[in-house]
Amino acid sequence: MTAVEMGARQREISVSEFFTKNRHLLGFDNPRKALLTCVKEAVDNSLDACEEAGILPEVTVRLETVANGQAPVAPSQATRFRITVTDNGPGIVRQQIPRVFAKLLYGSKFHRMRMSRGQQGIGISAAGMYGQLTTGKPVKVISRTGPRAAAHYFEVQIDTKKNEPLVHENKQIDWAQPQGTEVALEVEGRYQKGRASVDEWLEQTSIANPHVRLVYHTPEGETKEYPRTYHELPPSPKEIKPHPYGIEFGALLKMLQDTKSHTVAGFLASDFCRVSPALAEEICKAAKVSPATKPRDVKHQAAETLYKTIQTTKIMAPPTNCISPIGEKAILSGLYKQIKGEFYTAVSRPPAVYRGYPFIIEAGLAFGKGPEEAAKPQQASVPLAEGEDQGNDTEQARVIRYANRVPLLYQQSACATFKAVLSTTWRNYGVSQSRGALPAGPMVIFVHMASVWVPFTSESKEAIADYDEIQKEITLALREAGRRLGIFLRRRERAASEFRRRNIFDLYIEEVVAACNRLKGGNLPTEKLKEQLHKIASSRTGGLKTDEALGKTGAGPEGLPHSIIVTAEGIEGETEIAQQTPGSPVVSVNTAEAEPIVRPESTVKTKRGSKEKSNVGKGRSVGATKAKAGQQALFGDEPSSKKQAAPLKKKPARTTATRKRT
Ligand SMILES: Nc1ncnc2c1ncn2[C@@H]1O[C@H](COP(=O)(O)OP(=O)(O)OP(=O)(O)O)[C@@H](O)[C@H]1O
Repeated sequence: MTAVEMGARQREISVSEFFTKNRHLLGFDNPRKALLTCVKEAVDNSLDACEEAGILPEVTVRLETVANGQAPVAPSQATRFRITVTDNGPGIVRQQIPRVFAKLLYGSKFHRMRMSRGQQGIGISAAGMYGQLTTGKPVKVISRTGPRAAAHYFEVQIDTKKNEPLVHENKQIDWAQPQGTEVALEVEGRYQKGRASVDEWLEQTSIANPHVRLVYHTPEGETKEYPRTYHELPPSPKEIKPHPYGIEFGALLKMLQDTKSHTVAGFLASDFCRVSPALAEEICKAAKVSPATKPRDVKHQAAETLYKTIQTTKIMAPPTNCISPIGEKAILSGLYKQIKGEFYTAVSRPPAVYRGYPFIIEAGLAFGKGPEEAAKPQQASVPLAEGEDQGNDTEQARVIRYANRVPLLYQQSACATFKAVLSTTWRNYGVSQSRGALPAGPMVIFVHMASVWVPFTSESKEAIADYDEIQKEITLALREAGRRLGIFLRRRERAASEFRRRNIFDLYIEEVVAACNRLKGGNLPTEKLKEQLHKIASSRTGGLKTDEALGKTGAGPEGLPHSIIVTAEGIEGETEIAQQTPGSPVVSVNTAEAEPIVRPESTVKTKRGSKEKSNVGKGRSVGATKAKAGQQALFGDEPSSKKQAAPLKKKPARTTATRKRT
């Protein structure tokens, strides 16, 4: 073939054509994952939009099977689904709707330096394109920007050759909602509960976003409600300019060409953060460039010297008000709400920087099975065969990963968070761990990275890239959480053995008192002697310290900040978080018919040791499956709720009161 013939075949490839062929890069590699990706893109957009507009988000997700002219089948057998996501956000202006939903790489977040769930401008239009590819159906959008504005209904598809929208329908409609957006997609998919399912993703979303009210209508006809447990929006992150350290040489050249400033000094001071006019002059002087030079005239060697000078100049770290971390209280609240355990803790690291981008790492732990399970007799351990490793059969910890509050369910082993969990020496904290494996469970390890730009390993945003600075911060957060767990476990172990000794003493006290009484001819003040002997037994077995460690005094977990300890006696630590948490999710088959479930008043131990009646969930409609359901979903493959709502209503909620009775 000649160059001319080859030249005749060479043509531009549109971004939509590229991603149609490479849809796996966007998270559409198999029908199950594709279903989750579509839900995720739409929900992320809804939450971003609500938060940016200062609205407490209320999001409804509806998954329905589509028969497509065939006999209806069970959701687990269905191959086609309709996904509808509705929000109470600011809506989208009419002119933008076609491009937002039917043009790849079009969005409001890519060019900003501000923390948000979306960052690439590809998510929802890619989901629409996947629907178009697998079912031929357009994306259906309703949007309304306020009660006085009309609601607009659109049906749009992508012209993949041009990466431009095709509008099939555009009309005003009556819509009951005063404001918000509704997106409906019809896609090929597979619905299966368990690990990495839509159900799990929504559950984990509710852990990291306690300010969101989420209602989920499953394809099986259930309605799960994840109530709002935090009634304030997270602080709105500010937009920042790029930090000079994070700019690569090519990017600097481009910025020099594009800037609106007339001088290099002006450019440095106005297009970057943390560069004052004085510092800009200093950089110019060190780079031997006149501050008054036109930015466009700084080229070749001069530009390279300027770049190197910037990298070697001492510049303050970027501001961190562009990031809004979840916070220790909210993490604790989310973990306590969803996972049944005995010890919970949360750590927020101070801000750090990678490639000029500020970021914050947060970690949390939920350890144990809950006091009810822990109280059950342990199975006698079977002797090990030669060479057999005890660790092989033990349950492993579960890692739940988040980036900018979005749960990451795929590509765990490629993620910096997971690698940091593996490289942490959990044995130092009293948890067994086989070489190169996760620590032993039952334990849930929570890791969150919040940043203006999360370095994902691919466009499908499933794993965080392995930058040294990020790895280091995650490790430090995990170590602190692990250290607290170690303190808790050591104290508990010591207390348990002292308590066993005390019980043995107590067992003999009756006998000893009776014998003494016999010797004294029945004239002994037996009650007084008993009391004295009990006192001696208590002081010989750790006294108050043992009681404290076993949660019998309600004194709180000394030296364990941002932690909750759950014992058979009650809750200690950040009890106000437990009181705030009304339980989740509420599950019913048909919301219209299901009776509200009122959570009983619960008893929470306060730090002073008094037992107070709390109003947790008082008068609210709260689901009885509560944390147990959540825990099942988080620890195992079991679905988080059963289909029959009626028996659930009779079961007492797993409240602190239930814990107390145990
Ligand atoms: N429900 C919504 N309400 C308001 N604006 C929305 C909504 N959904 C999408 N948008 C707008 O459409 C843009 C494009 O969304 P899209 O999901 O394609 O990309 P993104 O969220 O910016 O980034 P990413 O590709 O990382 O998800 C968003 O940036 C936002 O401005």
